[in-house]
Amino acid sequence: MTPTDTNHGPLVDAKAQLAEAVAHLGCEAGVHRMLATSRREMAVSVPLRRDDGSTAVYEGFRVQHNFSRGPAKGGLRFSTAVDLDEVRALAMWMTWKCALVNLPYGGAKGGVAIEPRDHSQAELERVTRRYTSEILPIIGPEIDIPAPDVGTDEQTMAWIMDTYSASVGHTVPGVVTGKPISLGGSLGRATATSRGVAHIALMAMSLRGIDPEGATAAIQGFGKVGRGAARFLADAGVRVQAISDVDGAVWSDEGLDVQRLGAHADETGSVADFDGAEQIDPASLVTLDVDVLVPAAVEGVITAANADRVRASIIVEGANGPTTAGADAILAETDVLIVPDILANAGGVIVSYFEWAQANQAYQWTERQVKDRLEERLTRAWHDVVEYSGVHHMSYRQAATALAVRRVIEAHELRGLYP
Ligand SMILES: NC(=O)c1ccc[n+]([C@@H]2O[C@H](COP(=O)([O-])OP(=O)(O)OC[C@H]3O[C@@H](n4cnc5c(N)ncnc54)[C@H](O)[C@@H]3O)[C@@H](O)[C@H]2O)c1
Repeated sequence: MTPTDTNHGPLVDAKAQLAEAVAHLGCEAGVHRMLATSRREMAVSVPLRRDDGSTAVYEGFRVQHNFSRGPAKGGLRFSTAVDLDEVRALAMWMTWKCALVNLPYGGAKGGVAIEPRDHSQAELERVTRRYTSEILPIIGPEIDIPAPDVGTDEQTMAWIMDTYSASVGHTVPGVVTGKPISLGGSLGRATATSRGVAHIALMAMSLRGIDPEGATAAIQGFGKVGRGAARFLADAGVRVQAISDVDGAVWSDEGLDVQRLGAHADETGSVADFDGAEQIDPASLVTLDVDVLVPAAVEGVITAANADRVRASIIVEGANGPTTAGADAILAETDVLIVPDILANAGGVIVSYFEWAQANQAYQWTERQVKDRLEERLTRAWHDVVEYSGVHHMSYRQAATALAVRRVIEAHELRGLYP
């Protein structure tokens, strides 16, 4: 890990984090190699009959990193940036995330290298169903359970559930999470990740002695995670001064009206050109002078090239892998507090677990039960990480990864190696 390694991709970073945890925990080289490697990977080509009758073909992947603690769990991403190494890294982080918040899951991730905005709903449905049928042999409620991620949503999950159910001959709600409520989705799932991000941000502010009332925040990404995080932080009194998306960024000294900005984004498809704010350079968002920075878009946005200009006191990683290893090394020399992705955005997979449990029980919990149990689990994981970091003099990322890797190794050792 050197401050100049800005652009080597998330898999290199994920493996470096694992190596550090293993060095700290002192595990056997063979076990380290096993944890550095996916258990199962599937690459598929996904042909699409377009609305105009032509045929397009997209690359798709499903990677299952680990099953030691239970079935694999992880999102499905639709983005042109998807490639096998990215999916491998995201799957590995899912293993650590599930272990850190004590869910009975291993990690997985999927992706299709497609730009969803270039396709009609009918085309997205056909792509989703074809991809599902390609990966069907390796998913299932006891094998691997997909969920929404960048570029996918509850409608995508409904198509996956229907395709899987049609193939096995009966309805299987537990094959995906993040479904619409009317198909067995959990109350509170849609906002779970962002609620968790805000909950963690408030705990980090409290630790740093920052009063949320009047504190400032900047949020990168205005999708499922960024948008809710902006709303929950604004509800707690935080002035959300800047928000960006892939098309632009807006800033207001007194704080953005998040609800009005949401209505503008719904109407125009972007936060850009919102009349209640100044337009700013999206690249400047991560270096704004705010109390809390929430990267909630894609990986690799805080790099060795801009880390020395980060002025936030706290970074809450709503996105997976937004801080490169090079940036981490630079920020370790400052007093910026980084709450790592596997803790900060774990709210989504926690409520996915609740949704899966509800599907298995065929019983729906109330929204209050979901919220309370979410906050309880996240708070417990937060205290585990803060304590471990204090005892072992580590960053929160190092502490969170070490705790998670230790739990996965423990499960592996208890099960033993077959045969
Ligand atoms: N959805 C979940 O439940 C969940 C759970 C845990 C982690 N995450 C992670 O959170 C991040 C965002 O996921 P999401 O579900 O909100 O996706 P999304 O597709 O709903 O939204 C992504 C947002 O990021 C913006 N964006 C994309 N590229 C950008 C760039 N280069 N600069 C600025 N903005 C950019 C998009 O315009 C959009 O506003 C991802 O890293 C994802 O893996 C999501």
